[in-house]
Amino acid sequence: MKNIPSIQATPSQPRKLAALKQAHQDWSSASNVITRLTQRLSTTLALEEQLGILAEELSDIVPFDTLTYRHRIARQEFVYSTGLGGQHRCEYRLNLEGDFYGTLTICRRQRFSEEELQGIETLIGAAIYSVRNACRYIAIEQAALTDSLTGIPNKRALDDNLLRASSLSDRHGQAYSLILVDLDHFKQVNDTYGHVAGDHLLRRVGECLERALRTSDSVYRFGGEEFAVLLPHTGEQDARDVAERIRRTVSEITVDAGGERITATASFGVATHLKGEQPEQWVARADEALYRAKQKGRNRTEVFAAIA
Ligand SMILES: Nc1nc2c(ncn2[C@@H]2O[C@H](COP(=O)(O)OP(=O)(O)OP(=O)(O)O)[C@@H](O)[C@H]2O)c(=O)[nH]1
Repeated sequence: MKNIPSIQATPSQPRKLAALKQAHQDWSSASNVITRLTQRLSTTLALEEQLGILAEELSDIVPFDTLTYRHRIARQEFVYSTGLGGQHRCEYRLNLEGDFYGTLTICRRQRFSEEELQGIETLIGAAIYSVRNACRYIAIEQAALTDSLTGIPNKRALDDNLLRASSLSDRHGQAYSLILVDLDHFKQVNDTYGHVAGDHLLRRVGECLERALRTSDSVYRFGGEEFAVLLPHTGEQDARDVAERIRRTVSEITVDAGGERITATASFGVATHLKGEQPEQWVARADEALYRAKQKGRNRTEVFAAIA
């Protein structure tokens, strides 16, 4: 535990205590817009909620038709928009202490007056520290769900999404398939060419998987040389076709290791979610299929078929 510096005992300060009480009363009953805005913003770290609060307080002072906020946070595009239309626009790039925290655009049918623009800027100035904190919070959350080597979502993100997929599949009968992908003889790559080359190959495989899939599909690094792909709206046969397509693409990857060309193959295990199945059982079936693919000689796809 950190050392807390000792605080000198001083006699009681009734005047200062009374002033503090008054300040608190003034603050909590403040009806001015800046105090109310910052008080409301401090109640949440969710960027979407903060932008909703800003839009509400702003529209009370400067009516507008549309407010849009855009920012790329940790590889993901964050967009918030409220309202519709308006050909006159004012746009603000939110910069604080040398860092950029997104673009806020406000539109409406009538032109904005100078006073109105000043009012907008004052409110944005009051909100920017909260917006900065909310952006940082998203970035930290994203980092906890991202694999640092490949930049793709990690096992924790997969666990969250498997849980969501299982419940969607159970409640709405939506078909979900899982593909586990394991590089073949990857230990040999490390042993022959070194870990740096091995890491390079893993990054290339991650990129290749991301490129090979639809935007609704998601890719994860599941373990060392193991990846997972989650396919919504996809039954067993289609998932097998996807796995086969990815398998062929992976086998075309080449990585240069000091003049030598490294190539890779991978084995694939496919399982489609069964009604009432827990995520662990689902993963275990895909893993069993993957094991069979390895046993049967690698560089192939096996499906853990649902019993009809
Ligand atoms: N370069 C690198 N290697 C890793 C990483 N994580 C795990 N590995 C290596 O991946 C290898 C996996 O080896 P094995 O589990 O024996 O599997 P394999 O050699 O691919 O053999 P099969 O899966 O049976 O085809 C081990 O050598 C690990 O050290 C990583 O982040 N970077």
